[in-house]
Amino acid sequence: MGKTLFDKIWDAHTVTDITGGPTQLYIDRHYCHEVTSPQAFDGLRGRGLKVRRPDRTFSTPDHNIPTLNQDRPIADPVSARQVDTLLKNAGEFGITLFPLGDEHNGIIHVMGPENGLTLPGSTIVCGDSHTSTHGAFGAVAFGIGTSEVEMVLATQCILQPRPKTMRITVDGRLGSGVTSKDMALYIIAQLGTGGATGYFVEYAGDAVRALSMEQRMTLCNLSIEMGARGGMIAPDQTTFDYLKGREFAPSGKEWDEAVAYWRTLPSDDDAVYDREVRFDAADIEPRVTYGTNPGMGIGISEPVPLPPDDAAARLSFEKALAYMGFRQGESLEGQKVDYVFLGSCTNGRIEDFRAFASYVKGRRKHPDVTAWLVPGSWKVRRQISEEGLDKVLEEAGFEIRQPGCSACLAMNDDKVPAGCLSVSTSNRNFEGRQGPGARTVLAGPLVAAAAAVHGVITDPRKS
Ligand SMILES: CC(C)[C@H](C(=O)O)[C@@H](O)C(=O)O
Ligand code: SF4
Repeated sequence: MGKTLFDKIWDAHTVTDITGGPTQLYIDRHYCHEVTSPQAFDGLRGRGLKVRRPDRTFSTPDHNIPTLNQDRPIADPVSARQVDTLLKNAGEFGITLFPLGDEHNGIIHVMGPENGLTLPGSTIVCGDSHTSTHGAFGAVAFGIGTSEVEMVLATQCILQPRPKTMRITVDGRLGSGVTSKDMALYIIAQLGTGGATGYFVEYAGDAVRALSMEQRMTLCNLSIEMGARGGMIAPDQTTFDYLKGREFAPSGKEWDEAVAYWRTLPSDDDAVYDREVRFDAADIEPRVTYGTNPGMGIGISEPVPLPPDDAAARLSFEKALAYMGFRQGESLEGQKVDYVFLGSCTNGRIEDFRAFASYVKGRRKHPDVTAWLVPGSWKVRRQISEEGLDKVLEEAGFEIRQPGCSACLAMNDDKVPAGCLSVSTSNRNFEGRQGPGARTVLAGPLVAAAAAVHGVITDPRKS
């Protein structure tokens, strides 16, 4: 029987299979940020241990940082301590750190790929659920908890039960004005937020193959929101073209050898998955969420659905609608928008800024909308200027902030006020996610741009 992409990478990294227990898996790349690493480093210190492979460990502050005046000391004392602790730990344990202001600094899941640290065929972990993003390169990448961060720091290995495999095939082509964010939100709505629990997902099919690397990252990023352990896409020419010449990617003879190996990774024709699901790209339109989890989403032209039959599910559905202030049967189009957030490890890359700018070009931001445009990294920020997108955005009344997780989660200064409706390109719309009482509608960059211009939720294909 043939092997899947996942099997090939997992098997190549298996140190020991513990009978009746987990696998001891070797980790190629370990990313750390300021939120989930402090106790792990404390644990090492307490036990007098070193980091096993500092050369394979890369860190950057992203969650607690402000997105204005990053050259000044961080005002919030908790955030300042978090960031400072990462700085000290990186120095003490000799791991690479990209501090605030460094040209490599950015959201960890934006920083890794754009610097060529995320490579096909590798195992990648980070104390962060959206580590699934890196699977876009054909890597086994997954989020881990703080005690596991300590385990990887100390041993460069992790104990993991082998997940089941699921292939999600999307046939056909995405329509114009439809992005991979819409594809991801569509899939999550079909499968439910627990639909992929216990599985590692591989995305396949013509619609997936046609995606750029950045769109693939957006798709894999959201895998975790349907419970998947991770999401991945087989590496191909698109992957190699993206990686070639990036700072930490192999070069010269090593590049040729790496590509030759990477070409062997796609699943064999006779590989068998534990579960197979198929969708048609033609069924996907720009998406918006109406509730308080990423699975509560609809096509922008659809009404908020009827409540589910199950009594408990009905209760949480009604609670979500009450929180969001939406009614079943009504359309989200035309709902007043207070905030727009373009950014996060889901949609904070250059292509997202290009898409947003393409819509707002020659138009104006609506005066009642507060818009936060937050690049995912300093490299993205620089490219925005190099491509002249900053001019387009500024002429349309937008201001670009400095990189960070920002309004994706209320862990820094960028909080959406209670009661306000925010159209956000991030990945979570939980109650209070963007600030206590804030109401979040998840969408792609084009829907976000249309909302920012019109001040109400608008189908970007219409106007
Ligand atoms: C802070 C971190 C642990 C968390 C995660 O794991 O995803 C955050 O990045 C998020 O998006 O909620
Ligand atoms: S941008 Fe959002 S989802 Fe991504 S790592 Fe930061 S907080 Fe988590």
